[in-house]
Amino acid sequence: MNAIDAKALLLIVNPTAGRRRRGLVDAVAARVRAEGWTVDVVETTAAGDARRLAATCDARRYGVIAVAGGDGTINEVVNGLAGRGEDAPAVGIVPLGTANVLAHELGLGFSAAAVARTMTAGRALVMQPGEAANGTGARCFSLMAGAGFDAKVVAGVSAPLKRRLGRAAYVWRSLVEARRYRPVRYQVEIDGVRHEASSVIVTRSRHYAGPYVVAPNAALGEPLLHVCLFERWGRSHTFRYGMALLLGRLPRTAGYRVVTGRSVKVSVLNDAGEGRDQPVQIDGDNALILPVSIGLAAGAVRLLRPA
Ligand SMILES: Nc1ncnc2c1ncn2[C@@H]1O[C@H](COP(=O)(O)OP(=O)(O)OP(=O)(O)O)[C@@H](O)[C@H]1O
Repeated sequence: MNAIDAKALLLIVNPTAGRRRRGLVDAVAARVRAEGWTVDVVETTAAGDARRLAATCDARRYGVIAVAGGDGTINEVVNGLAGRGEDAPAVGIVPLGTANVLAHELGLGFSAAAVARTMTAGRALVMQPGEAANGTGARCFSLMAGAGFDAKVVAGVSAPLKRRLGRAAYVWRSLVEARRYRPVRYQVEIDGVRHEASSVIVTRSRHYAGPYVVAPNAALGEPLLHVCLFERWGRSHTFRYGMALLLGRLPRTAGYRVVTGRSVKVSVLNDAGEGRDQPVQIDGDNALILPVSIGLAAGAVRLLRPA
C-alpha cells in the first residue's frame, strides 16, 4: 500500500480511444481538482506519445500518472514506467477503451465519482509486468500476450474499424478469421516443459476481452504467468471456446487448460500451409510476430485500485 504524497496528477488522454467519452475525462479532472489536486492534461497525438510521457515525467512533481484511454494506451504507460524504479508515479485509469480489461481486473468503477476517488484515495497494487521479446524487440504487458486465433483477430481489426463498430469489430473479424481458419499448431514451452496448442494466451490477469474470465486463479500482484492453452483445433472447437468464454464456462471446458510458469516460449510447430507471419497480440494490440520468449519484466509498476 502506498500513500500518494505529491497531489499532482498528469492525465494522458488518448483522443482516439474507444467511445471517446470526453465528458467522463472532464468530470474526473473536475472532481480530482475539487479534492485540492493539480491536474495537468496532455492529449496524445500519435501512438508512442504516452510511453514517452510516462518515461520522462517528473516523479517529484506527479504522484499519479493517469491514463484516459484503453488497454493499449495503458500498455504504453506501463512500458514507459517499467524501467523507472520505485519512485515512479502510480498509474490511475479513466476507462475509455473498447474492452477495458485492466479496469475490470482492478475492480474499478466506471462513473466519474468512482474513477476520481480511486485517483486521490485509492490503494496501489504493485505489479511486475510481463515481457515478450523476439529478435526485433521487446514489449511489457500488464495483461497478456497471445498467439493464434485471438492474435489474428486483433491483427485484422484496424483502429478506424474499432472506432466505428466498437466491440462488434471483433465479432465481425472473428467471423472472417473463422472462415479462413487453418489448423495451425503452436509449440508452447513452459518452464522447459513442451505443450501443443491451437491458440495460447499468456496472461497476468483473470479477465479477457472485458469482463470475461480466462484464468480464474491469476492475480496481478502475484509474479506468475498463467498460460491458457486451447488444445483442440478446428472451426467447431474454436466456436465452442468462444461461446464458453462469453458464457463464463471457459475454465471448465474440455480441451482448455491453464498452466502456470515464469518462462514461456511460443513458436509455430506447423503452420498448416498458412504461409504468413504469425502475429502476437499484446494487451489487445498487434505487437510482435512469432517466435517469442515471454517472462516477467525486471521492474514493477504501481496500479491504483479502489481503497
Ligand atoms: N493520438 C493517438 N493517435 C493514434 N493512436 C494512438 C494515439 N494515442 C494512443 N494511440 C494508440 O492507439 C491504440 C489503441 O488505443 P487504446 O487501446 O487506448 O484504445 P482502444 O483500442 O479503443 O481500447 P482497448 O485496448 O481497451 O480495446 C494504442 O495502441 C495506442 O498506442
